[in-house]
Amino acid sequence: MEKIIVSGQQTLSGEVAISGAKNAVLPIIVATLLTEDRCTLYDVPRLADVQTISEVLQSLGAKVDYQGHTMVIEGAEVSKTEAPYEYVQKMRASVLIMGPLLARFGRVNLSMPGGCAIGTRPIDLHLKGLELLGATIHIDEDGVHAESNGRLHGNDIFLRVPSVGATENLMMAATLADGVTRIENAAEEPEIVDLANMLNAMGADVRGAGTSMIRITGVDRLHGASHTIIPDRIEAGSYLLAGAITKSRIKVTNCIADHLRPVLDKLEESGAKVIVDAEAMTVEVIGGDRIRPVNIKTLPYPGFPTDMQSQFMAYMCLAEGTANFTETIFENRFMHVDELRKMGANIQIDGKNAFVTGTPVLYGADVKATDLRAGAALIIAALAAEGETTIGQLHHLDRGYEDLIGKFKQLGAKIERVDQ
Ligand SMILES: CC(=O)N[C@H]1[C@@H](OP(=O)(O)OP(=O)(O)OC[C@H]2O[C@@H](n3ccc(=O)[nH]c3=O)[C@H](O)[C@@H]2O)O[C@H](CO)[C@@H](O)[C@@H]1O
Ligand SMILES: C=C(OP(=O)(O)O)C(=O)O
Repeated sequence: MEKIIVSGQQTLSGEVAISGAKNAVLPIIVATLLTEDRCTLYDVPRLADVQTISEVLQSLGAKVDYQGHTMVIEGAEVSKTEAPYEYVQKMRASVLIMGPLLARFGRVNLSMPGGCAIGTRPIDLHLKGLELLGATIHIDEDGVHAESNGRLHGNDIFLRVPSVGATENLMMAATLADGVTRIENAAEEPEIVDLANMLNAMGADVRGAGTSMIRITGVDRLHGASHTIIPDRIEAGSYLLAGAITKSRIKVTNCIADHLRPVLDKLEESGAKVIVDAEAMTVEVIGGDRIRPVNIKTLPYPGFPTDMQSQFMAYMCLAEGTANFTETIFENRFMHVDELRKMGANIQIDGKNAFVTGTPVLYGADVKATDLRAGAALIIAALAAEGETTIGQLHHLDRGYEDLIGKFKQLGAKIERVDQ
């Protein structure tokens, strides 16, 4: 079984370049199903999730050529509308094929999607929205079956919560619908804006992405396009925290600081300095003071991202005092707590709240990456810990961090991946 071994308490230095965003590239790859033409994507990260979604597209009949960081997709021969269970149960984002396939072919069959076990993650908003666009939906033991009689019809859709995935699915479905769709209480994440930019490059008419009201005027057909994926704000934030917890000075390049404002604010509040340049951020910690405790409440964008909660918690394990974390997005996103405790962290959980009372030292231990961001949190903790930490269940980390070992080694970390 493969493990990562980290020897802690090394100071990091130098630069690390951020890859394209996992959460932007997945819906954008799926969006290419809306056209028969060729689409070219640049800055596509080499991730297990990207491999999985491209296999889903190929299983539907698409031609996918994925060389380096460029992906060329041709959808002329897409004919199937059923996604195989083996892929869908691996990855949450596979639910996004519903919108494009319904819009282009009038039907789609999908088993219930998998992904990290961070919550129940229902898809009611996706389904309700598709019904409002005219689809008929039937659920049985094989999964979800959706059909439309002819073209979908534009409609007003109000999302009970600003779901990222539902906003993306409905936005894609509405591009080929007859008439105007308004998505109210839409998610405002940068990845939504990136998807809207791709759709508009394909000839769609999507306005207001990045605000809570998105207006889509349906068009008859979409054509091929080229698009460069935005940098991964969560990967960037994870490296900044690795720099801060090891009291290092590191520069994170190919990133957009504006997408990470709440994380940068909290880092500064904790005593770290973040210098923002065009497309780069440098974190630096001067002096030997303990980290100041800061409270974190996860919220939809532009609030503090849930995908950075566990990494920030790892950082707070060494604070001088108590930091309160409130997780408002997912009901089971404290799985890293038990693992951090094995490293000596003092954390109490009460429902949606975790109270982290910092200790002066963390210790290396044998831990597991219980989900993607939990894995990142454990690496961050391990970099600062005394002794050696062994991290297992790496398939979660492989979903979302490109060349993790290579990038940390470049920063001077003592980190290896071994087969034990
Ligand atoms: C591939 C991808 O982009 N994943 C991201 C996406 O996940 P994902 O799109 O799955 O997350 P959502 O924004 O949909 O989920 C937010 C909340 O809405 C709830 N909900 C969602 C849909 C629905 O039909 N009904 C419902 O109740 C969820 O249970 C959750 O409590 O946004 C999350 C929130 O920023 C991130 O943590 C994930 O990294
Ligand atoms: C939860 C995440 O991803 P997914 O929605 O793909 O499970 C994540 O990126 O932290």
